[in-house]
Amino acid sequence: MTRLVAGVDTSTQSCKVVVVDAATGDVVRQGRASHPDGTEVDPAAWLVALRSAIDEAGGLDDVAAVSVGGQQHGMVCLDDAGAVVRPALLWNDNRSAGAALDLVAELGGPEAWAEQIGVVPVASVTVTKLRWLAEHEPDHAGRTAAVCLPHDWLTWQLAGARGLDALVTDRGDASGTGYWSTVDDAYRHDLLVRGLGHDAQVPTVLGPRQEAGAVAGLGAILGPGTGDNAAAALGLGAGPGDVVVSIGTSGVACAVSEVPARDHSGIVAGFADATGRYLPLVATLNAARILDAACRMLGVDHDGLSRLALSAPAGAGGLVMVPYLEGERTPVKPDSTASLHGLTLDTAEPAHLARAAVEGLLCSLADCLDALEAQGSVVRRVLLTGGGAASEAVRRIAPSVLGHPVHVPHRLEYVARGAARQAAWVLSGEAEPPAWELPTAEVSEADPTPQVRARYAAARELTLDRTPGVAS
Ligand SMILES: Nc1ncnc2c1ncn2[C@@H]1O[C@H](COP(=O)(O)OP(=O)(O)O)[C@@H](O)[C@H]1O
Ligand SMILES: O=C(CO)[C@@H](O)[C@H](O)COP(=O)(O)O
Repeated sequence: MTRLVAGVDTSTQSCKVVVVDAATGDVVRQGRASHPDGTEVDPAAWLVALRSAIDEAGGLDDVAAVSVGGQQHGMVCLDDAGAVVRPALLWNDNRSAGAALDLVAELGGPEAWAEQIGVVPVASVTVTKLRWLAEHEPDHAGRTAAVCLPHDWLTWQLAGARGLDALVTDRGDASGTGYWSTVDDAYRHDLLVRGLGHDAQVPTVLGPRQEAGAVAGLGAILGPGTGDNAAAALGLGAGPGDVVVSIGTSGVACAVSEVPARDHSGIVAGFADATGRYLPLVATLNAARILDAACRMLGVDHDGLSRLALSAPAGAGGLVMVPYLEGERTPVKPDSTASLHGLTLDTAEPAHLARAAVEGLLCSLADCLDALEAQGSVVRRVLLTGGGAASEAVRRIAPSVLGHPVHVPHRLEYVARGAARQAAWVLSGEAEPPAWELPTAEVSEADPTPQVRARYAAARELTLDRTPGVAS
């Protein structure tokens, strides 16, 4: 008899649910619902979207186990009674950039964070958001009895939200908080206190295949869940030599590793993965939305943008887009804006602008790959995923800019698939996750175009800051 498991991806822009065959990973049904826009969101909206995505996926009545993967770092503060204290600040909210600088200095600089925690905090990291809260909303900080992450909160809701003691998480997502150390494999409550101003309840960190209770009213087993990038690596079955490159709201390059990263520059975040290993990761604030913005500027849809980009020459005749539309995290430039360089009468063309957008996105990801390699990751194969991988121009231009063959597995929601694989693992009780085959991949190869990266590198630092107080 076929046993079904479900995986959830509660990511920045939407919630996706896949119901799959626990033995093979084949998708049986799926659903999706949008999240509200913005960098602070009432968690209740995630629950509404989850319910709607579950309904669209035909419900969970016949499902034996469920796990939730989710956007990392988001700060969810709960009071004594388990009520949300204020809307969650998401990973892409930059207001805590100053708090990040302060926290880095207070512990003794980036080296101290990299060596003790594995992560050098930037505005994305939860502990900096707690510091911002303590400084700007002391009443909210004072009422905060527990802090958890988006996926922790949804797992807790699915289990019936039975008291703060029942909150659970996993190593993968805990390692993105800034107060859980990959060196100690434990929370650093002293750093939580440094952020929030007082200690608070944090979710119990479960093992990769440890049961987290059951879905209230249904009885399906709950897995511990994990961060979306750890879930994507599990869903793609990433192994040695694989680098997962994701083009979602964030741009991400990450690799599964036996050893934790300790990057003193802070560019590579030394996260944990969802299998008991590690996930060195480099993330940008700008990725798929670069393409969305280019579509708006050109008045075309994604297919139109792709056609335009592919009709322009490599390097877009010298037109370069530095794509820091939301400020940037890699490099750390939270106040920066995007810019176009190299405009001439010849390059002031829709096709050139489209090409520059695609190349700007890929050049910023190539910088992420370089940083991973500099920290010891070996790149034999790039596994491309996320919504932006649906662009033919991205898939065809990627190998020339990234300098590696790019494998684009058959279009699936790989974060949700990874969460489902975790659920199947918990259900099986086996030592290893089920050996699901990776769906066939389109392999894209091309000669490298180092001149495209060189021109981008020359433009990368030439950006204007945002203007405080000026409406956009
Ligand atoms: N055909 C396409 N070409 C390029 N981008 C696309 C295409 N289809 C969807 N996208 C973009 O992918 C993004 C959503 O990707 P997703 O990985 O689901 O994001 P997230 O996980 O951050 O919510 C959106 O910005 C959307 O516009
Ligand atoms: O901040 C990070 C990783 O450190 C992001 O990857 C978030 O986890 C959001 O992911 P998407 O919703 O963009 O996929």
